[in-house]
Amino acid sequence: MDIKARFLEMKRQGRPIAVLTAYDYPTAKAEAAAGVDLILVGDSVGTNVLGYASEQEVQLSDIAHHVRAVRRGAPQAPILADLPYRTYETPEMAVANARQLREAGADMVKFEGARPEIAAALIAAGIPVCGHLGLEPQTHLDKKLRGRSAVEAAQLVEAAVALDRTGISLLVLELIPEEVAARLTRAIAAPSIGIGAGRYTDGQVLVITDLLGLTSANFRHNRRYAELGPLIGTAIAGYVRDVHQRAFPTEANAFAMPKEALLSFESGGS
Ligand SMILES: Nc1nc(=O)c2c([nH]1)NC[C@@H]1CN(c3ccc(C(=O)N[C@@H](CCC(=O)O)C(=O)O)cc3)CN21
Ligand SMILES: CC(C)C(=O)C(=O)O
Ligand SMILES: [Mg+2]
Repeated sequence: MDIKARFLEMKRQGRPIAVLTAYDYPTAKAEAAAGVDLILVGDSVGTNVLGYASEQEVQLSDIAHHVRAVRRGAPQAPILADLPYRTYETPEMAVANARQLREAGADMVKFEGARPEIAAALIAAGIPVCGHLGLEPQTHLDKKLRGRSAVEAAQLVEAAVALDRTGISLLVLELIPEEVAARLTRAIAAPSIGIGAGRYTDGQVLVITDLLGLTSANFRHNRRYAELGPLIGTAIAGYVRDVHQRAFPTEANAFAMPKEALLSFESGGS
């Protein structure tokens, strides 16, 4: 079954889709082993891993680089890659850039906004597409809830239906009231994947650094399944202390020469 049919079948059966971002080899490996349904190499890599000030600094080459690492970690898993800011200004540009992400190992690409002509061009080129509506971080610089008014909510449903008619495989809904997400999910054929979109979408997506407790912000939409931030800090401080005190390495971490070689070595070699 192709990737679109697989997720459509999950929606039909009412089985929720678990999507999670990954940016590197070991994380992708762990996610594949845990049964994540779809790995997202998001442009959130920019602010969370690369130290950029905004999503707008992320380049196509950044996403391609991280897609290759994730593909090596999860050779069989479905991978979704974000088209970064300004890499889909025209349908031709979107297709050319999406092809590069596909060559890097992505199965599907995602772009932000109510741009059915972009989705249509990608799909015509044989590239599975995920839409992204609600909060669109590449252009919405105030990270606020969208679709709070009846007018804005109706516009979101309309945009979703227009995207859906092009034949998209999935639609990400970010930071919208759950009533809007529920209505929208019923209005489209494609499975909806929510982040801060409440309980009634066909799937969920989180940013891996948030789930692991590596992000300082405590987002309402997130659940922290671990507190790795303090754990990493403690581990690194322990290492520095041990090196400074000559407590690391010990004999157990060191390698010794064979006795014969050592005798010869100490008496001047050969
Ligand atoms: N680490 C991280 N986690 C994410 O979920 C995430 C990213 N980065 N980068 C890309 C987008 C941006 N997202 C964001 C960014 C900010 C808020 C935020 O400030 N939320 C507020 C509520 C806002 C409101 O009430 O309008 C919060 O208090 O959680 C939410 C999602 C989701 N995505
Ligand atoms: C927040 C998700 C949906 C995303 O687009 C990203 O991680 O870049
Ligand atoms: Mg993104």
